[in-house]
Amino acid sequence: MTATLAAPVQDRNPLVAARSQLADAIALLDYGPGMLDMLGTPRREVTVSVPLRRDDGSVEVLIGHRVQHNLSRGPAKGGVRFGPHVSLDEVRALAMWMTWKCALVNIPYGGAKGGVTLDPRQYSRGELQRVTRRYTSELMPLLGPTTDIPAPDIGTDEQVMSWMMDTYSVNRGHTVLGVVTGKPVALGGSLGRASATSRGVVHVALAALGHRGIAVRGATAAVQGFGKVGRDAARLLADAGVRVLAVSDQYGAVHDPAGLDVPALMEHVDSTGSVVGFAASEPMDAGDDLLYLDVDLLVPAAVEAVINADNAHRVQASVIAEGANGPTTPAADEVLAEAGVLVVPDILANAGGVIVSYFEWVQANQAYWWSEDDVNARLAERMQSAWEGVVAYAERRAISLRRAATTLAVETVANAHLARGLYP
Ligand SMILES: NC(=O)C1=CN([C@@H]2O[C@H](COP(=O)(O)OP(=O)(O)OC[C@H]3O[C@@H](n4cnc5c(N)ncnc54)[C@H](OP(=O)(O)O)[C@@H]3O)[C@@H](O)[C@H]2O)C=CC1
Ligand SMILES: O=C(O)CCC(=O)C(=O)O
Repeated sequence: MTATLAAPVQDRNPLVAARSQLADAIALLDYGPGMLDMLGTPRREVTVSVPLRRDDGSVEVLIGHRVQHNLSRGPAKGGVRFGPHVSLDEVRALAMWMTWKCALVNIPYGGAKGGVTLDPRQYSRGELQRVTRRYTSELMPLLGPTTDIPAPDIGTDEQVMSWMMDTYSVNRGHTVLGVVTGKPVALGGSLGRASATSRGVVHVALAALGHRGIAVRGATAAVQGFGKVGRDAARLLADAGVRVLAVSDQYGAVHDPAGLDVPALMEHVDSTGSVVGFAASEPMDAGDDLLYLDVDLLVPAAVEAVINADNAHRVQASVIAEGANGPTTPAADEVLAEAGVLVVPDILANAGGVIVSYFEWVQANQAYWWSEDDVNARLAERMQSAWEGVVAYAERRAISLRRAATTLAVETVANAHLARGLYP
């Protein structure tokens, strides 16, 4: 009984997944156990308590984390997540994936991630501001434009980044625009950052459809998650002529076999807070059914481990472009590979966000801002080059895109350690 329960739970633990991907890459590269230990161990982990006076006068103590997984190629970089299930293991896995992502797309950062365990929907705006400021204050010794640069992730947004930037700047005594990215444009953010992750996802998704010989115009897609990543991914797919048949959020999923009217759905979500109840669509019985639709393209853009050992055999899509971090577990990867599904892995597919975060940091540090067309063109160039590099390596070694992407990234980080003198 214990054994049968243990396997799926382990399969869905993001840290187990991240470590197994790393171990596989280390084996492919013929590195020894020392390198596995070196790259599998975070450089720094900080857990902080975040006391919060709630609006009703009561005091609650929340827990936050920041993990800096690797610093060999530059400052730590990665988002901050506010969610009810945020755990240290989850943050560790996400930090490791950030290291590989930055290395894969060749931007000069290490990897980090942070989070606070809270459900942002249960807190007022004032309470969220106090949580953000206290969390930032607790992390002051780590943060800085040359040391660790946060950005938005699940449950956080431009406003949270503004509060982080302000708290940091007030403590330093002067405005430091480069300490966080994903800021509003009015406060030193970059044009194009808000939709950059989605734009990158769609760039490689369309490339992957082409790789599979599927015409983009008229291709069908389903998108899980309608937040910062999923929403613009659905919009940009529809703009490219893809029929987006279904989308979901935490509350449910909606479906239209003729293709959803995405701009109208966005308006519905803006006024109601959920995709559920969108008049020009049919509800789906269970949100997860979206994952099993007979579509050309599936974009998981919500949370980890949604495609796992229990349900991977039900996926019918030809291509999966991972908007989310870690949506497919290693066991599911094997099932999908066997079934011939082309999976564009997270560290490639969703790298557009951190690429434009890098552009934002460069612009903020130089105090000189680029046009949106310039940002988008540079993003497309980097996504295309990363896509081509991963496909070529995968074909050369006859391995999946995930194994190719992880191996290329791990080699880049290992080379940085070696050049810095890890071994005599
Ligand atoms: N933002 C960024 O720049 C980047 C984000 N990512 C990754 O993309 C993913 C999404 O992040 P982001 O869009 O920023 O987060 P948001 O918080 O903006 O949106 C998350 C979305 O996922 C939905 N959701 C959560 N759980 C489920 C579920 N079980 N089924 C269906 N939908 C669900 C949420 O629903 P509801 O609206 O109802 O809460 C929401 O629509 C994460 O994995 C993140 O790490 C990766 C790279 C960059
Ligand atoms: O924009 C960034 O710096 C990081 C975004 C992020 O957290 C991610 O890519 O998972």
